[in-house]
Amino acid sequence: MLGPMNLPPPLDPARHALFIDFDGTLVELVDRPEDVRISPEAVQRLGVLQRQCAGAFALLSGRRIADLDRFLSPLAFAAGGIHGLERREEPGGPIVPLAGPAGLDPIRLVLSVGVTEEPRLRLEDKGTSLVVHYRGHPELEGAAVELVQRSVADEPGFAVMKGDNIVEVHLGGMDKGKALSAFMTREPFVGRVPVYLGDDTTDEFGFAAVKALNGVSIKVGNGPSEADYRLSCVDSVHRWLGSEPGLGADGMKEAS
Ligand SMILES: O=P(O)(O)OC[C@H]1O[C@H](O[C@H]2O[C@H](CO)[C@@H](O)[C@H](O)[C@H]2O)[C@H](O)[C@@H](O)[C@@H]1O
Repeated sequence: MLGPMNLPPPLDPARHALFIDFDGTLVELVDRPEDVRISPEAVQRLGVLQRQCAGAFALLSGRRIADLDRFLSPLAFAAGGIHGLERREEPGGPIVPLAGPAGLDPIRLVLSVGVTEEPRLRLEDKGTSLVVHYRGHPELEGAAVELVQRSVADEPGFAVMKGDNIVEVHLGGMDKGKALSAFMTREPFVGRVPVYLGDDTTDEFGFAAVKALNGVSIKVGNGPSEADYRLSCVDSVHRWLGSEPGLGADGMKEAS
C-alpha cells in the first residue's frame, strides 16, 4: 500500500527511461490551462536530463504536443500527446496523429450547448479531444460528468476520461500506459528501466504499464494510487529530477 513517505529511489539516467506527465507534475495546476508556467531553469534541467538519458525521455500528457512545445520552448521532447492519440518518437521529429477529429462534431455541439446553459463549466477544444472543466466549482462535478456522458450516448467508440476537475472525451482505444509500452519497444528506450511520474487518475494507466515492466512508478501529490512511490508536489518533482545521483528526493544522502 502506498504511504505518504514512500520516497522514490534516485534517478539513474544511465539506466532509466524517463516518462513524465505535464499538468500537476511539472507545472502547478491553475484555473485556466493556458496560464500554466514553468521556469527557464526547470526547462534547462529537463534538457540536461534528456541528454543524460541519451534521449530516453518522453512526456506523456493529455495536452497536444504542440502546446507542450510552446510551454517548454526552446526544447522539444519525444512525447505522447492527447493521452497517446498523437505521438512524436524523437525530439524534432514529426507529430503523428493516431486519430483525427472525425466524429467529434455532434459531441462538440452537445457540449457547447451545455456550457452555454451552465457558464461555470468551460469547454476546452483540443481538436481530437474535448474537455469540460469545472475547477473552482466542485459542486458541478456531477453535472460535468452527466453532460459529457450524454454527449457520447449516441456516439460509439468514444472514451470518457475523468481527470483533475475535468471530464474529457476522445476516440477510445489509447491511454498513457499503451503509449509508454510502445515507446519501450524502441530505441533509445528499449532495454532501460521505465520510470513514470504523474499526479492524476489518467496517470494510473502509466503506473500499471511501468509496473508490468518492473519499473518505478511515482505518484505526485495526495490521493489513492497504484504507484509504488510518492512525491508530495511539483516542487519535490523538480528537486528529485535535479538531485545528484546518491541524493534522495529530500536532498539527503541515501542510506547505503
Ligand atoms: O496529462 P496532463 O499533462 O496532466 O494533462 C491533463 C489535462 O491537463 C490540463 O488540465 C489540468 O490542468 C489545468 C491547468 O492547470 C487545470 O485547470 C485543470 O483543472 C486540470 O485538469 C488540460 O487543460 C487538459 O486538456 C489535459 O487533458
